[in-house]
Amino acid sequence: MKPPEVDRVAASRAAVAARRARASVKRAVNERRLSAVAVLDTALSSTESVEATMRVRDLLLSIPGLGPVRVDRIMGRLEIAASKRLSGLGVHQQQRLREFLVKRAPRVEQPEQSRLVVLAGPTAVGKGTVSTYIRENYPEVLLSVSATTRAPRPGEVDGVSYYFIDDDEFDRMVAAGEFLEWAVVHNKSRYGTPRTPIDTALSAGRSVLLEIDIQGARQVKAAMPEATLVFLLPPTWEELVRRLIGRGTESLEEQERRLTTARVELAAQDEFDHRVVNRDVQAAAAEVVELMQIQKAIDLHGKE
Ligand SMILES: Nc1nc2c(ncn2[C@@H]2O[C@H](COP(=O)(O)OP(=O)(O)O)[C@@H](O)[C@H]2O)c(=O)[nH]1
Ligand SMILES: Nc1ncnc2c1ncn2[C@@H]1O[C@H](COP(=O)(O)OP(=O)(O)O)[C@@H](O)[C@H]1O
Repeated sequence: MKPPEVDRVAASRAAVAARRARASVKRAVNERRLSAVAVLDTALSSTESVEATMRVRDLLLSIPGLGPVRVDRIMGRLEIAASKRLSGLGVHQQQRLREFLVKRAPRVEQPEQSRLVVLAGPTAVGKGTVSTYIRENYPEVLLSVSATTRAPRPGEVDGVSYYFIDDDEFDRMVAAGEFLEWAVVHNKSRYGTPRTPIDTALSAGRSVLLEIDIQGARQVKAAMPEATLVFLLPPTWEELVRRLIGRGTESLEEQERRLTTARVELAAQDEFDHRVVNRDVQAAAAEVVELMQIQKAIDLHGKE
């Protein structure tokens, strides 16, 4: 395998730009938190105000870095019902919300931790589709390119879909410790995650997404316990079978083999940190990216 040349100047410029962007996001978070306090104050001082009719949930959602999943968790902890408006808050709820908004100011000086997220799930659930959507719509996330001994399918590009390599080159990379993890998938071909691009991206502060199988996910968790494991689920088993058949890339025999593996893989979902149902590609992709941002926001605001 010939990984692309690393342009050190461009990489260090990109790292500086990424640091600046993160600092500006932190400033924005600070400002939005203070203005959220101002909205709360107005709502509490005048029940006639527009602010008084605002839902607590919408106020929290207006803070950068807080998505729906995390906001629901915070509201649970603050013991505030999802439908509550600012004017309807009890005294203790007001205190808890204010404390959250004021006291948990972002720790701007704290270096931001970048994130490694592993996306796994049964065959044909839509891992490739969701990952491609993330690559095309969230350029700040690096999608790792694996090496494989399987033959390219029509339309697959070497270095983009996979690095297509032969058994000898795979053996060499295993022996040289160039893989973060590797596995034989569907009892057939070998697949591995090259380590270097991931280390480079994480140290430049980028989030990294690995779309790999469950054996690989377990190895990554063992090597890097800070990694977040996400399991992609089909809405139903019937829909999974429909997607596999609909894709039309496997023979009947191969489909059978993959469905057998899929049953075993679905049984492993509890080992994962999060489960995301792939009903709609755009929504599933947003949920996966939000899981990266949740962790970033925890880094920004301190543990919650
Ligand atoms: N462990 C591991 N699994 C991988 C890697 N790259 C891809 N896979 C998995 O290999 C399986 C087969 O991938 P592929 O041949 O592209 O077929 P797919 O089932 O259509 O995605 C999928 O479950 C991928 O998630 C890797 O680097 N390591
Ligand atoms: N949310 C979705 N709704 C409907 N079809 C989907 C969805 N996500 C993926 N698909 C389709 O399911 C099939 C399998 O998706 P793919 O990304 O190849 O799965 P995987 O990489 O998990 O094996 C493809 O034909 C794809 O277009």
